Amino acid sequence: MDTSMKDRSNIQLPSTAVPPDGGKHPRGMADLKEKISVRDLCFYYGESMALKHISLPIYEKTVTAFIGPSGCGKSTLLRTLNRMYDLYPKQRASGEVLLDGHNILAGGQDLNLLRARIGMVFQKPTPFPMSIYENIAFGIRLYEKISRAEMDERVEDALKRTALWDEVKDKLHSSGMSLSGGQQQRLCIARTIAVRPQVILLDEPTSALDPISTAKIEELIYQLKADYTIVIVTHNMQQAARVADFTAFMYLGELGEYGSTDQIFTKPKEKRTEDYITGRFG
Ligand SMILES: Nc1ncnc2c1ncn2[C@@H]1O[C@H](COP(=O)(O)OP(=O)(O)OP(=O)(O)O)[C@@H](O)[C@H]1O
Repeated sequence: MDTSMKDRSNIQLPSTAVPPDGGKHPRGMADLKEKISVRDLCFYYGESMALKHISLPIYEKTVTAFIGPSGCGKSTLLRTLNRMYDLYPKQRASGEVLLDGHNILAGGQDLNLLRARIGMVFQKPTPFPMSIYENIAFGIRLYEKISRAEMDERVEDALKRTALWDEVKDKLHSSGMSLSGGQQQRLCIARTIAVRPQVILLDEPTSALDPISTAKIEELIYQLKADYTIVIVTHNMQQAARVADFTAFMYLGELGEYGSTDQIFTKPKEKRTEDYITGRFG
């Protein structure tokens, strides 16, 4: 690894990248609280080690992006944060993932509650085969018993927060599957936030969407970070530069480099990071 490079004047920022600290860090670093602390995390698919001694902070009410070449472990790391891997035999993690100081990898966790606190949205929009209203109400009912009037409010609130309300308010009882791909993905985000999570994990949420829908989701991510801690896996460097406050560059199962997005994109410490973000590999 080359950590001695001094001249970085030839590093190209992605063309649409937000300029260094373009208003994205209204708070100082000192005000940031670690919502999740990943400590010496290793992950195994059977005998194969996919994550190697990862440690990094995830700060509250910020957006953290995981970037890196295909197969480097981005999705694995994301799925460890809400123990999604528990659904599969032969997958296991060691180390610690502290959520507000409590290790979620320890035994005796209520996994349903954990996944309500740490919601997840997948690459391909996955609305349930039910109405738009029920797509949102379904998740709330799993955790809470509320009146019809309260449910109506919660559904409306989730749809407003995801900027879908105006588009769907007259067809709440139509199938969620009848929406466009971009609307379906916003419905999935609405479904996730309706159960009032603290953290939202987004696994390449726009890779199946057109540019206009992508821009809407990115705008949404920017707004949602006022209330939620967000972690996003993306292959799109411009997207990481646009939406993330912090960026983790993964490489072959290791944390190659972690820092503020501005630092990673303008002054990477490692040559590999620089090569990746400037498109020399990956
Ligand atoms: N279910 C699985 N069983 C065995 N190995 C797996 C499984 N899922 C992922 N892996 C392996 O773990 C490593 C990390 O995969 P992961 O999907 O986390 O990478 P990624 O960075 O998200 O890749 P991509 O950008 O292509 O989605 C890869 O070597 C992959 O082959």
